[in-house]
Amino acid sequence: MSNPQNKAFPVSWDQFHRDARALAWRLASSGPFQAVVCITRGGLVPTAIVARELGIKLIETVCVASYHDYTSQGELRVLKEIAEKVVALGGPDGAGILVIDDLVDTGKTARVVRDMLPKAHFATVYAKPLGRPLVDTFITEVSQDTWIYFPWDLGLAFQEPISDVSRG
Ligand SMILES: O=P(O)(O)OC[C@H]1O[C@H](OP(=O)(O)OP(=O)(O)O)[C@H](O)[C@@H]1O
Ligand SMILES: O=c1[nH]c(=O)c2nc[nH]c2[nH]1
Ligand SMILES: [Mg+2]
Repeated sequence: MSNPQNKAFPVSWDQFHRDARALAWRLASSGPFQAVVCITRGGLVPTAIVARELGIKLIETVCVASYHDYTSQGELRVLKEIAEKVVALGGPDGAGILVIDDLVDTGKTARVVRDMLPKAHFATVYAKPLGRPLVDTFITEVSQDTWIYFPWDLGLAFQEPISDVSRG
């Protein structure tokens, strides 16, 4: 993982929707895809948006967990594998399958899923440099020392004013 995460990149729902739709536009010429494999949980929202745009209704999950307390990555565990009948829909080694996640950071998650479907098309909304070589299509790159804050992890909160002149 990419410690220290000294920069923050907060993403609103609007921005995420726009970025995920931009991903769908970019993917439209890379298909057709027989199915989407969504890497949960972060891939769930972009998968819904991309699948809607591309008209894909066959959606499978692969459930991977690794970040335990947000910024520190622990041992990577595959909680649920990809169903064989979904793998068989594509060509050999997953050709014709689209894999979607919210981001690639160190690339460890992407590596595990790529090993399951070496010829699938791997797409993420955001990418950091270490993971970027594992992704076929993405929208925005951020530096390795940036932590991306997704809208489903955020809430409205008071912000201290930039200047403290009003406090006398
Ligand atoms: O490139 P990596 O260093 O492997 O990190 C990227 C992965 O980390 C996050 O998932 P996380 O394991 O936190 O689980 P979640 O999707 O359930 O939030 C994110 O959604 C990616 O799947
Ligand atoms: O919300 C998140 N933001 C990130 O930058 C990140 N990297 C790995 N896993 C992550 N989760
Ligand atoms: Mg994830």
